[in-house]
Amino acid sequence: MTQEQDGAIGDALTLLEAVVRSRLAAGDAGTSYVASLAAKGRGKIAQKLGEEATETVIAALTEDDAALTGEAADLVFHLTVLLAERGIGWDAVAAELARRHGISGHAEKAARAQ
Ligand SMILES: N=c1c2ncn([C@@H]3O[C@H](COP(=O)(O)OP(=O)(O)OP(=O)(O)O)[C@@H](O)[C@H]3O)c2ncn1[C@@H]1O[C@H](COP(=O)(O)O)[C@@H](O)[C@H]1O
Repeated sequence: MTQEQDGAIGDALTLLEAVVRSRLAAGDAGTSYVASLAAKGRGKIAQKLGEEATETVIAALTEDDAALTGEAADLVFHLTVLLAERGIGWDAVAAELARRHGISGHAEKAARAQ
């Protein structure tokens, strides 16, 4: 992945988060899917995220790259809504990923077991 593509991903998530936060703040369920989902409660947002995760798994196993890419976008969108509703930004997730960078999953699991 180029640095330019890396920046594009960050930009896309930052923009999506900003739009989602503004929709949550406005709370206009009539014009906004985000607001209508949030009005149904955190449980419904979590349920949608679970459904999108399942659809992503099915697409990975049975569908073409375009379908999987679409399901991945649905999944990331709904995760963004859930995080924003909890007041957590992608910057926090990015910081956690940066903290883990270079630490092997095997080494981390072994350290946990001690
Ligand atoms: N990225 C998305 C996005 N991805 C998916 N979706 C919607 O997510 C919904 C869930 O998909 P489903 O097929 O499960 O829908 P459904 O069957 O209607 O859902 P349920 O009846 O089961 O609740 C669909 O209505 C999609 O249109 C999205 N809706 C919004 N966004 C982004 O969020 C922004 C704000 O959207 P609004 O809040 O609608 O203004 C938009 O400008 C986009 O950038």
